Amino acid sequence: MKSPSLYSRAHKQINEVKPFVLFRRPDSEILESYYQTDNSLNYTEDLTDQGFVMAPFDTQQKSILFPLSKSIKESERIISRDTEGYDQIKSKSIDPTSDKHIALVAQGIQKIKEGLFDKVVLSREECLTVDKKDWIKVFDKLLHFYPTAFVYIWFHPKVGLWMGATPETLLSINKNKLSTMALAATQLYTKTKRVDWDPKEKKEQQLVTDYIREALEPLGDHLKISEPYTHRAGNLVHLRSDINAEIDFKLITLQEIVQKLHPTPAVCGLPKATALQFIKKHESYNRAFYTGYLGEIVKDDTSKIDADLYVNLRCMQIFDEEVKIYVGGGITKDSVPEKEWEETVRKTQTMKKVLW
Ligand SMILES: C=C(O[C@@H]1C=C(C(=O)O)C=C[C@H]1O)C(=O)O
Repeated sequence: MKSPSLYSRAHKQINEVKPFVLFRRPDSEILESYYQTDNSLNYTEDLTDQGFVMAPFDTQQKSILFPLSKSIKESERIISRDTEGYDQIKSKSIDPTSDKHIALVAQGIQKIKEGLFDKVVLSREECLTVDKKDWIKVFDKLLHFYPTAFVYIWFHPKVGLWMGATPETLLSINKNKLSTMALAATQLYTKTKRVDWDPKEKKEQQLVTDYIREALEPLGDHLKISEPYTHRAGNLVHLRSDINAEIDFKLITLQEIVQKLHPTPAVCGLPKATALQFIKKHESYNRAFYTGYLGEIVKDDTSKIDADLYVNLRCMQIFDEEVKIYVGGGITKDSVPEKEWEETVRKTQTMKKVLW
């Protein structure tokens, strides 16, 4: 099958050591790209600039922008393939040590029982040695495995190479309409079995919904929240509620809304400040862009902002002959450390599936 012509341009950017991003929005057949014309490193302070933004988890750190004014933007229709066929591929089995993560989760549960917070999302990195690869080809596999995800490959010579297939929208804004989602709880996907969610999982997802409701309610009218339903993300399923609102952008900016939402309890915890403090102190690695957000911000012909931002989950950072896969899960008082470990192992499969 013929490769999209956007790929050859992306290869050229890599050879010329220039930034680019290739991405495909959920359920879309359009592959999109930004190719920065120089290798400068640009930031966005207040999310008012047009371009493609890559924001870290840590809100104290700066967000990177591929400015529209310095980029060539292209798009191309891609032919979808039979994704189920790929299910035959088996990834190499790796058995990383679980003790550290299990101890971290146990410590989180203890703090919940002591009343420090209600929920905390704890994560880890998994480092794997890999042969040198054509990463655009790997991205192509990712596209066809995960048609309902936001799938991307992002490169900046001064920052690094990232790739992911995330099931989670941070927010999407079109004119005065905002949509987002509360996504939480995880089970393994099976073709035949009906999915039942237990009270612990429902509560975990409800906490995220309530947080988003409280953040958005004061900002406008017509807040609509769907009943939670099962959403498939590759080999996993989650509980998801869709949230829609009408926002008066004369009263609030995009940056202020993002600050209210990010990081949501789907990736941080509740209350936000204490959960964040615990994460920073006890997770013994740097999340960098994992659980940050990424996506496009543009203005329409009336200068109104259109934004389409996704939470950076099910992702990996790529080095010369190593990748780091980032995974985590929400912890509540009823969590069982060993099960939380297994959940992170399952989440690594999203990326491992395309590595071998
Ligand atoms: C933190 C991650 O995922 C988040 C945590 C989930 C959970 O706790 O079950 C489910 C979906 C995401 O909101 C991850 O994929 O690394």
